[in-house]
Amino acid sequence: MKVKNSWHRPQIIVVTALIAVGIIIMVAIAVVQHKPLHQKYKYGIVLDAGSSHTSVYIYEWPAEKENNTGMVQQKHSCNVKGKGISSYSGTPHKAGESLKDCMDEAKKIIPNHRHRETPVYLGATAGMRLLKMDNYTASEKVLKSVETFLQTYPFSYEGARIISGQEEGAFGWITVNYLSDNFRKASGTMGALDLGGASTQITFVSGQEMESPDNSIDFRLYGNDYHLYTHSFLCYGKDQVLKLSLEKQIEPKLDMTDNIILEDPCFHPGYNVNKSFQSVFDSPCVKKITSNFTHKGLGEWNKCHKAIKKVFNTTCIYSRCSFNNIFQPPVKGGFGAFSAYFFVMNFLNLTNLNLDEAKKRLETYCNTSWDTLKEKHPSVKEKYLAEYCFSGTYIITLLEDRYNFTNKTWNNINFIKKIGDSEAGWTLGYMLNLTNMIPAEAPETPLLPYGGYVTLMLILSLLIFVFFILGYIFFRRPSGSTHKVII
Ligand SMILES: Nc1nc2c(ncn2[C@@H]2O[C@H](COP(=O)(O)OP(=O)(O)OP(=O)(O)O)[C@@H](O)[C@H]2O)c(=O)[nH]1
Ligand SMILES: [Ca+2]
Repeated sequence: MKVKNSWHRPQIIVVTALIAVGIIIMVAIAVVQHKPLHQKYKYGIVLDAGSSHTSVYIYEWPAEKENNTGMVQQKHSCNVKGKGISSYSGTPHKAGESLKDCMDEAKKIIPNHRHRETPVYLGATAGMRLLKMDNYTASEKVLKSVETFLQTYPFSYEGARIISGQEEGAFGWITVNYLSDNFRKASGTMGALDLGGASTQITFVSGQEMESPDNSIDFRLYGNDYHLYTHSFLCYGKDQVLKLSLEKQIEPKLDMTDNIILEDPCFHPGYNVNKSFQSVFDSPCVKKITSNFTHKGLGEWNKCHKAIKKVFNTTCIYSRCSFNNIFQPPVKGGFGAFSAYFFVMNFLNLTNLNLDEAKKRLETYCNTSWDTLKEKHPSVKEKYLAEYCFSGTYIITLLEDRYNFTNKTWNNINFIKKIGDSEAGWTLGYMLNLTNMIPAEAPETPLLPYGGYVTLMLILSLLIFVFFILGYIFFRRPSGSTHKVII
């Protein structure tokens, strides 16, 4: 007769249940311990006070992961109405007030309990550099006005200053590489090409010896050393370079005392606009020409290309230069081209073409009559529309003739506006640097990502459980028939 294993059963059930509960508790603790607590975000605000306009960027990042690369993202951006802060040189007290709408928006978007700890930085670029050269007192007053205004907000005000061209280039490079997660990958970095209204920047890792110390900048980020080439060309942003080009074209005609007609190959046939000298030549980038003139378009791309080449000075004391006696090593690797590089090439549908195709398409575009274009693009600002032929030709000339991109390396240029949700530009890199959010050495990272860790814990727990049951069954099994109890 088989006898039930009378004393074992309840104990075994209790022990098994206890072990099961223990494992569940263990897993639950591990999950809770490692789960990022209900995500808490921190915020930072950077105002990009550019020559043509000001933008306010709000960045956010998980509070507990400040030093992990790729964590900071753009949450919101706001374009300040009107022109850039340098346009307030005559009425500096109004510069601060112009930021009101966007700063009020920032106050609404960032949760109240984070306001006090949210840093606010304002960086002014080429427009203010030019104003400082032209009228130092006015530039100081404008900066004071924006400073006083920003201090009226509950955020942590961290300063308003004119950043250098070198900073502008280097922080643009940090932004695009941070957003592309290149600092953690072994794949290398990409160069940064920024075309503003008043200046343009080129920054990349060249791997070559730098012949001029001014163009060299070093960073140590996440345990890697980066030796960058960077240069910012003041007056070679797309608005100022148009003035340079008009100046070069108008100069030979200045002896005609009145009624100067400027026949410009970079504007469309049928474009015929009277322009005042103040609107064109009131800038330290050009000589003060005091004649009004009629700007008449011809739409001849080849001539436009030739005219634009004249805005560059090609003397060079180094082994090689881009232009204006500025040393530049050969371009290397991929590039992200943003700001006006993107606006212009995107409008012209040239972003995915090779260099020869781009030139051909531009030739046809430049030759299109002004009336046809206005009809085709009724919602595009006339100022922008009128200038795309010039700007597109300038971009191609600058990249090919001066920076030395070739048919082959042209395809290494990516015209970009955003990476993920964040805009390409110097502001993110500037904030990351000032908040020390990119450490010099790579932070210790857990062996496993969170999801992998939890899965592994679960599998191990289940295995232990299964082994336990198997062990129990194995030891409980009667060996042969000896377990028969004979009464
Ligand atoms: N076509 C077009 N042009 C734009 C647009 N937004 C800005 N621009 C122009 O593109 C040029 C570059 O713009 P930004 O990169 O904002 O220049 P910025 O920062 O004001 O100027 P910098 O101080 O030199 O950097 C300027 O001439 C702007 O007027 C746009 O949406 N479309
Ligand atoms: Ca800019």
